[in-house]
Amino acid sequence: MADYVLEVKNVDKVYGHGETEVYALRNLSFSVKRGEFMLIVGSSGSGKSTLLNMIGLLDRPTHGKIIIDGVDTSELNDNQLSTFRNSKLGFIFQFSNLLSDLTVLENVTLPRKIQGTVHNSSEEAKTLLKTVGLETQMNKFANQISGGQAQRVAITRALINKPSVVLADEPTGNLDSISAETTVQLLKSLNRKLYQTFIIVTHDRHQFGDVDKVVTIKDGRILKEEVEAKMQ
Ligand SMILES: Nc1ncnc2c1ncn2[C@@H]1O[C@H](COP(=O)(O)OP(=O)(O)OP(=O)(O)O)[C@@H](O)[C@H]1O
Repeated sequence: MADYVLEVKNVDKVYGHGETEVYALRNLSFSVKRGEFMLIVGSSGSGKSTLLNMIGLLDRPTHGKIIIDGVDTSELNDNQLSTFRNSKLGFIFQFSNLLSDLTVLENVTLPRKIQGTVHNSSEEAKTLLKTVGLETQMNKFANQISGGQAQRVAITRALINKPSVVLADEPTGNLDSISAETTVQLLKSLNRKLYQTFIIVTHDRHQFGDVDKVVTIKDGRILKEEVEAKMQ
């Protein structure tokens, strides 16, 4: 098993050509160990979303490599990449993006159905939904629950395939302060319980308290990498 669950090696991302060329990421490198809880921070336009898209294998770097669980993803073709993405990565977004005409339980099992691995998925989903405190909401439709509950469903959905790495883009950005605090505590407790790696893009590092690592991005470069980062 690889020492690192994720290695970002000398990654550049260039958008556009010639006069419109923008270096969104420049020679960026860092590594993340299994089970770490990590934040990516930086001001607007610093390159956070671009970096998350690279790590999430939603787009390819212009140069450099993303290595996940020891696999150099630059060597995978597009089909292999999407299969690999579905099995290794879980995604949480600012908006929960649930399907409103499906129940909470059906929303959670959807990634399994897409993968064609429906066996036992409903039991596993129920167990996970209990872990996040939604056992009484399972059969409600997604538009019958609160915003904070919807984000907990989205978190459960991201975990159903037992990903090596969970990626979250501003997961509290659309929540009131109480729901945001509940969501932060839930993400941290799931990280400890399931020993999955969490990588979270946020504008507000203070909301997350003490974490294993904080990478600060500025103008597409790493400005600072703090290990066992304490709330300041
Ligand atoms: N598809 C694109 N085409 C051209 N330029 C882009 C594209 N996406 C991002 N950029 C540019 O790349 C840089 C980094 O953008 P990115 O969205 O990664 O920043 P960010 O830190 O996530 O910002 P925010 O916090 O506002 O979402 C910015 O200069 C942006 O304008």
